[in-house]
Amino acid sequence: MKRRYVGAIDQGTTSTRFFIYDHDCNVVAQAQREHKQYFPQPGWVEHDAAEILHNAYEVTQRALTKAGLTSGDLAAIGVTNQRETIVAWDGQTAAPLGRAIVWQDARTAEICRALEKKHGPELFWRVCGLPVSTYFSAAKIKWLLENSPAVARTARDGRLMLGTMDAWLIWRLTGGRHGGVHATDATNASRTLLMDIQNVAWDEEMLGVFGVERQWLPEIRPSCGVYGHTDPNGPLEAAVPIAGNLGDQQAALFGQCCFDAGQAKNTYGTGCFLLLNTGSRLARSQGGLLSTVAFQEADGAVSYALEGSVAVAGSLVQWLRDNLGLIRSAHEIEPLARTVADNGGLYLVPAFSGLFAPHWDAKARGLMIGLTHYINKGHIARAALEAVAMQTWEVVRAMTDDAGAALSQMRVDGGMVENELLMQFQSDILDLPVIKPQNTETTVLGAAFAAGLAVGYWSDKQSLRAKAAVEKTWRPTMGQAQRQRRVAAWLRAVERAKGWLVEED
Ligand SMILES: Nc1ncnc2c1ncn2[C@@H]1O[C@H](COP(=O)(O)OP(=O)(O)O)[C@@H](O)[C@H]1O
Ligand SMILES: O=P(O)(O)OC[C@H](O)CO
Repeated sequence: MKRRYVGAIDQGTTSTRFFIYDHDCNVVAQAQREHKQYFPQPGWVEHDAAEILHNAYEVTQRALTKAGLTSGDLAAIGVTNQRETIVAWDGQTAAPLGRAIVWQDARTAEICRALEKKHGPELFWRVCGLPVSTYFSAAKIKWLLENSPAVARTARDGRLMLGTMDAWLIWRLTGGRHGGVHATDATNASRTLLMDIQNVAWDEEMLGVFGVERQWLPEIRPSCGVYGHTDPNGPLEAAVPIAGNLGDQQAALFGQCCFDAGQAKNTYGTGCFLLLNTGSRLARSQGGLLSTVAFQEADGAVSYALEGSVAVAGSLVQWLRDNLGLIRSAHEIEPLARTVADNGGLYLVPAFSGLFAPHWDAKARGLMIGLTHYINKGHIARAALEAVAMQTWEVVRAMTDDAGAALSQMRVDGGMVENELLMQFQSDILDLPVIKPQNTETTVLGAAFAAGLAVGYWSDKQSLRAKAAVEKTWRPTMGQAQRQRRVAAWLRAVERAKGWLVEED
């Protein structure tokens, strides 16, 4: 019987999901499971790659069971993942060597400072389109090689394997030590600080700078294409082609059908990531935006993007919930923020992992400023939501300043777009329409698109556009004077957060 569905795994920062789609892109079934966050020291963030693998199998099986299907009903599986997070494992035992170091983890600040001093920042921007930052994978690998005896020993013994979450999952899903495929895609590789962005290949000079051997790394492949098949002797009990692979922010761009130059989306999840498709042109930012691969087609054609990455967005809401106890669940932040008419003069700069785009300041730390006796919980909730919109404003301004990148609208997705107050404020502060699609799970949809296209389940990208319906548009209502006053206050607050840490810290 013809295989009638496509599945996709979305391995995100907070959870792992599996979605099953039919040919009209209807969600037939889905399952999701959170994994544990480890914060062993200030600024450190770790995940257990074995737990995540287990969750990937568990959500896949649960979604299939809900739909009354088996994996044999799937024409293909796509993979999308939190980017930059690095997993080291032993190729002989197939076991992770310690916990994965997550993209938000700032332990490599000193390594990055030293490398920037030695080589200058331009080298990294020129080769990789990225700044030297704790955010990307390469410094995390260097830290592991220098600080994890297990990683160093396994490297000496010639058994070390490295990769971002996609590479780890694909290797295990396709059989692991029994012939698993060790591969990543161009979008994920473009986030490592090890890939030459122009040639889409591991770069010898970068490998030397970070002390990484090519044999430890996965092969770089297109985002659309068959990587291998799931192991029929493994938990899925069938050989299903794994046929799509993209980093989650690029997958959201793809899932929003931003296939052409000039199209942009902003995803509001743990962090906030605005990507503008620049087509086959590798655009270089003057204002702190990243150059990155948007997707690579099966024939090798590369589309690039400019990206504004904001480290803390939804995780600020989680922090209000878990660390301050102001709310019990994320959706409670909106009613709490609505108990007050405005922010009462309070600004919250959530520089918990330093500041990413456009500042790239590892020494910045979070602050609240404007505190008076008047401020209450509602103002803090409102200031937190506004911080997400203001950080996006900074990224959009940088894109506008980078020649030819002015936006006329912004497509949005991710968990936070349920928040009406945030979306209206975002539209107000940007002075742009903000557009939400019917299907806000665009990340996992993008991975399904890539896999389905690779196996001919969908004929071409253009046919997918018809399936992307708009659910809601927010339009600006704020006056210019008020917008300028708010933005000016935000920028003053950011200046005070920057450079907070000194050497002794
Ligand atoms: N109604 C809401 N208002 C504000 N933030 C929300 C709301 N619902 C979810 N969030 C935040 O959105 C994030 C989850 O979004 P999601 O796209 O699933 O994230 P990720 O893919 O990064 O795991 C969480 O950080 C959560 O705090
Ligand atoms: O898993 P998310 O949605 O928080 O996305 C994380 C990004 O890929 C980090 O670059």
